[in-house]
Amino acid sequence: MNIVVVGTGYVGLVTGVALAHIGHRVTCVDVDEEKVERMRQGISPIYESGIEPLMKENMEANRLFFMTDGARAYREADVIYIAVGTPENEDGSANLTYLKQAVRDIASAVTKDVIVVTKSTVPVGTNHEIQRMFKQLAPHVHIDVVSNPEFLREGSAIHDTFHGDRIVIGADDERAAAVVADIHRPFGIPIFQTDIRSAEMIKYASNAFLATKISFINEIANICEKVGADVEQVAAGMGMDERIGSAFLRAGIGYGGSCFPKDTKALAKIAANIDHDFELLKAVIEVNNKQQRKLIEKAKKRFGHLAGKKIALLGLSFKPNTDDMREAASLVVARELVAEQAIVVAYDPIAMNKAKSVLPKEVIYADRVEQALERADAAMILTEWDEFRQLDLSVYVNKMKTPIIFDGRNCYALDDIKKYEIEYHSIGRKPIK
Ligand SMILES: NC(=O)C1=CN([C@@H]2O[C@H](COP(=O)(O)OP(=O)(O)OC[C@H]3O[C@@H](n4cnc5c(N)ncnc54)[C@H](O)[C@@H]3O)[C@@H](O)[C@H]2O)C=CC1
Ligand SMILES: O=C(O)[C@H]1O[C@H](OP(=O)(O)OP(=O)(O)OC[C@H]2O[C@@H](n3ccc(=O)[nH]c3=O)[C@H](O)[C@@H]2O)[C@H](O)[C@@H](O)[C@@H]1O
Repeated sequence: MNIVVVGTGYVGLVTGVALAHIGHRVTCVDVDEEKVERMRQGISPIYESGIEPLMKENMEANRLFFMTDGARAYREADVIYIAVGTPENEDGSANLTYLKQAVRDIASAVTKDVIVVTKSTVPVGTNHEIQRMFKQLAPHVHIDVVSNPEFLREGSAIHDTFHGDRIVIGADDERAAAVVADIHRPFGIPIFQTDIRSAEMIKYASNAFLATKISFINEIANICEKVGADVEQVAAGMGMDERIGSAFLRAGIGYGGSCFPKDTKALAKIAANIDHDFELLKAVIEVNNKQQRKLIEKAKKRFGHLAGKKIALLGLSFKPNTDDMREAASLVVARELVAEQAIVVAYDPIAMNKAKSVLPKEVIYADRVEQALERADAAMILTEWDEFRQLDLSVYVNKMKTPIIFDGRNCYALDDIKKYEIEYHSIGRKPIK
């Protein structure tokens, strides 16, 4: 079986590497020549733990190849996975430009029957549109289109691919579905087969539901702060109910990343297009927008104004174990602090390079956490990196001008903080003064 993966971002590269690892011959195609050149040397373009050894192992075993020449790869393919980006349009809908280009590239190259599997997250109805495009652009061959949405998380993408909860396959054609199911069988993960439109909807509904859990617990946290309850205790108690589940009940400064923000907006737009006002989802999005500004509000309340205050920003990526800055809360927080004329000194263990190109130019960067905290009036924790969780708390006391922490990720136990002369404001818990 000759498999081609189009697009080598988080999803495409991880999919290609994982399919090669379970024994398939996989060619990964990308239009970005520099990326392809680096991957040929075994260098991953994404920061993802465990990916490079797997790339090298499978390249050496002659199962994994990288190229820019899509036409050649598509001509020889039996199955083609599309994993190009589907970013957000200005109106919140999904931008299908890259996807449609990939479809045209494939249509103009293929000379034999092939199965095209869509891994990119696409609005309901898109795979049927792809089918129509193929019928029109490549009438000389038979192309089956299968929806196979992806559920991996950045930072644990390899683990998630080998240990996912389910593989969703949406197909109109039983034979095509069976071929795709056979490809994935060695993962040993339950396969859920359904129709194409339901598969497309499963992806959006899953992300929207997880985002809803987060906004829900964040609202509970905001109420906890006012009534003197502790959101960590509340989440633990709620999570013990199997019907609720304990996952995704971590209160904080909201969700970010390349998917929840764009997919929630895209689903709201899908609903709006059929005259359905998805009020619940719109509230989820609105709550998240407010939540990202929570630490700013707390700091303004504490200090009155932030002009001239030196604020250490700890953690810039949208979550730990990734350098991805897309829709990170740090973008909102840094912009706001700069607008308030605060002096912002930022530190992140991994995302610093990417951050420099997207944060306001006024932001100063520190090489180490201690350097960021030096003479700071306050610290704001935006990402729960282990480096911050495991930090000796005396560092805050010894380095800062005034050891005041605004923790947007509840990194520390309140009892630990109480052992030091630290003023601590976290999310959904009593402040310590
Ligand atoms: N990043 C994530 O954790 C997840 C993403 N998804 C979805 O998967 C899709 C891909 O996301 P990412 O991997 O984050 O995207 P990405 O933006 O990181 O990578 C996309 C890649 O496709 C390449 N590309 C674009 N057009 C091409 C073409 N015509 N031919 C060959 N290569 C082309 C780009 O150069 C780029 O390297 C999106 O629809 C996303 O919503 C789904 C689950 C998880
Ligand atoms: O469609 C996608 O791209 C992916 O989106 C998310 O994965 P990802 O964005 O990589 O990261 P998550 O671990 O889900 O975290 C997303 C955001 O939610 C926040 N979060 C998560 C969990 C929680 O309890 N509280 C919380 O605030 C994180 O800090 C982060 O900003 C989903 O978890 C994946 O299943 C999905 O495939």
